[in-house]
Amino acid sequence: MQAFAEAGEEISGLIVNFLQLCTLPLWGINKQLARKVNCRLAYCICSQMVALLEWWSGTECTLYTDPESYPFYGKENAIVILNHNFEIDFLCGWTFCERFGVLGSSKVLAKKELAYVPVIGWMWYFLEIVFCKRKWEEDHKTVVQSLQRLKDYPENFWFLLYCEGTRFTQKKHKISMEVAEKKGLPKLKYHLLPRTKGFCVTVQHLRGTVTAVYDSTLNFRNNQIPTLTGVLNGKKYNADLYVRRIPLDSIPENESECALWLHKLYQEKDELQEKYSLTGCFPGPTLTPPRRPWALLNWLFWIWLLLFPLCLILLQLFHSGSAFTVFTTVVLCFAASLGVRWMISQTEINKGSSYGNKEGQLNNNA
Ligand SMILES: CC/C=C\C/C=C\C/C=C\C/C=C\C/C=C\C/C=C\CCC(=O)SCCNC(=O)CCNC(=O)[C@H](O)C(C)(C)COP(=O)(O)OP(=O)(O)OC[C@H]1O[C@@H](n2cnc3c(N)ncnc32)[C@H](O)[C@@H]1OP(=O)(O)O
Ligand SMILES: CCCCCCCCCCCCCCCC(=O)OC[C@@H](O)COP(=O)(O)O
Repeated sequence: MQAFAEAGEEISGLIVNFLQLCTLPLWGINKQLARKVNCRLAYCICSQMVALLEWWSGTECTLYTDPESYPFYGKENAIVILNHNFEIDFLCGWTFCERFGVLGSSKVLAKKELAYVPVIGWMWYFLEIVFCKRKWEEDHKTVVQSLQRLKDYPENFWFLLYCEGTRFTQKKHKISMEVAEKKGLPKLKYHLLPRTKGFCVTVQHLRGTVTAVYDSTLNFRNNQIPTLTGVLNGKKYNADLYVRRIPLDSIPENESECALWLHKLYQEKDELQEKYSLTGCFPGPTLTPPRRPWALLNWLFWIWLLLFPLCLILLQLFHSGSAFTVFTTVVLCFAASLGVRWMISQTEINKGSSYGNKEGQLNNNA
């Protein structure tokens, strides 16, 4: 069943990528329409992953936030800041995007390597996702250009920034705390030292386009260590997300003040994590939007469309095909499975980059 789900996701994703490619001529004729169409096509891919989390694995996602901020969610453009400790944190982020109706349009400042991942990376190209090489000298120009393009985006979007720049490991934490010490900044226990350049440039260039920063902190109950493979195997997790809405006007315009502001924010985030580790929950009320049926319906649609004919073809092959045809089919299925495994491995922290493993200029990717 899991293999079926994987094959369905992969084939449907490639079909959507092809449809996205077909929208290329439209960009020249009606750019805003092309963007809207691509948001819907992207929804077809992302919502299948969300359906796996919400409906297949039954993972519960609880939102802690204040009732005054809640009505803004999904109704405005926002920059989302999130801690980067978990292999499925992006998927939990997508779940909230889905529940607030911004899944198809949501953006991220992503490492360039992800642009080459089939289905998701190729989809992102048409969503005008901002990519970076994590080398500021090379990134500055392209990141600014990509941000400028979002100024007239026709749909509400959330722009996700993992300011730590890489996923938390003990080694990366130790090194980043050495950097903090050298800079005279307080040490953090649960976060890596945030990289400030991406945040400051995003705030600077999206001012007037986004209205708020959503300071978000994610945790899993009972020290669960969630993985994408766990989700695919139907394992249920319990995610807690704390979100604080900060109006963009309250963030300093000056670059060094903005950087200081971000460091202070991470110190506050660290205190919040300490509270969570002591009490097992975040402070304040929970206001969790319910899961919507659309992700499930979209997933079932693709299963209905693809898996039944796929099974029929396979059965016919094994019944009437020559030994050569059967062998070729088995090899193709094996290659497809390897492809999916490789995609899943992109989410695994122990296969992550070496970025942040070395202090200073030499912290490039592996
Ligand atoms: C209501 C509900 C609310 C919320 C719901 C939650 C979420 C949903 C939202 C949206 C979902 C949308 C999409 C999600 C889908 C998928 C996402 C998946 C993955 C993609 C994520 C990634 O790829 S993360 C990696 C790439 N992104 C980033 O790195 C962003 C952060 N980085 C930066 O901003 C960097 O500044 C940079 C990349 C722009 C540039 O990198 P560079 O390395 O060149 O950085 P700096 O110039 O900043 O670094 C040099 C300075 O850093 C100091 N230094 C040196 N070594 C270290 C070290 N080890 N640790 C810390 N600091 C270090 C050095 O001294 C320099 O200091 P300066 O003072 O000179 O700046
Ligand atoms: C049933 C369906 C099976 C299909 C599985 C498809 C899986 C596709 C996953 C694609 C990858 C999505 C994004 C991964 C995000 C991520 O976690 O990136 C890590 C970066 O932030 C930081 O990288 P690093 O420096 O290595 O920590």
